[in-house]
Amino acid sequence: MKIAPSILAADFGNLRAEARAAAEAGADWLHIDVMDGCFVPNISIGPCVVQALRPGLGIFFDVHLMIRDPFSYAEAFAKAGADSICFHYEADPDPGRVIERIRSLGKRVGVAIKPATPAEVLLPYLDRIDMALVMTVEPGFGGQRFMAGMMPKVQMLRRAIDASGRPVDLQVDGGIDSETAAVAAQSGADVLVAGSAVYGKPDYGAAIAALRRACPDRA
Ligand SMILES: O=C(CO)[C@H](O)[C@H](O)COP(=O)(O)O
Repeated sequence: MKIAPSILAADFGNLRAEARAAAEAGADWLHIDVMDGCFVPNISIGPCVVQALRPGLGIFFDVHLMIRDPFSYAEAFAKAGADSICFHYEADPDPGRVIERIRSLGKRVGVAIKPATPAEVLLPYLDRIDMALVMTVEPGFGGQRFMAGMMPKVQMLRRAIDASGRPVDLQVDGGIDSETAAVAAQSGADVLVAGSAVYGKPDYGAAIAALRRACPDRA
């Protein structure tokens, strides 16, 4: 199980220190939420912030683009230091070309789906992506309630990924805490994004360890 603290819940006045703190506390990945005020009703950070965080920080940068036109912006995030670029299926009428674009930039590629989007839309792309992301809240804001109704989508994708034989990560994002982490892990998720459940706690190491402990062994 990989734990990916979301810097959306970090102290933006001390972002470099917050990113480093999560890495030193045992995070596997750093989840970086990019919002444009168009695809979602919130604005967060852009490539210049990713670039500012990168020097001296070896942790895997898991960039989640909640933006319109990910095709055009992928290059800026790749140059800024993203290791993985995940875009929304709903953000481009031709997700295949965005996947190819990100791949051509030498980055791992993920595709995310909003709660209203059926998981089946991802099936044709499982042969060429590195990660599928099932949103367990409406994208845009941290601190929302986990949508347990998304678990059938996670279960279906777990079966499809296993059947494919490909090493595709299955990520869930939104409302993850010790209780919901267990539910998501049991459903087949193997990457958990956690904002408030890490950055909202006084001890990030203890918070990450608690999430890990909550997950069954298989995960
Ligand atoms: O993508 C996001 C919101 O769009 C965040 O990553 C997500 O909500 C994490 O925050 P929390 O763990 O507090 O729910």
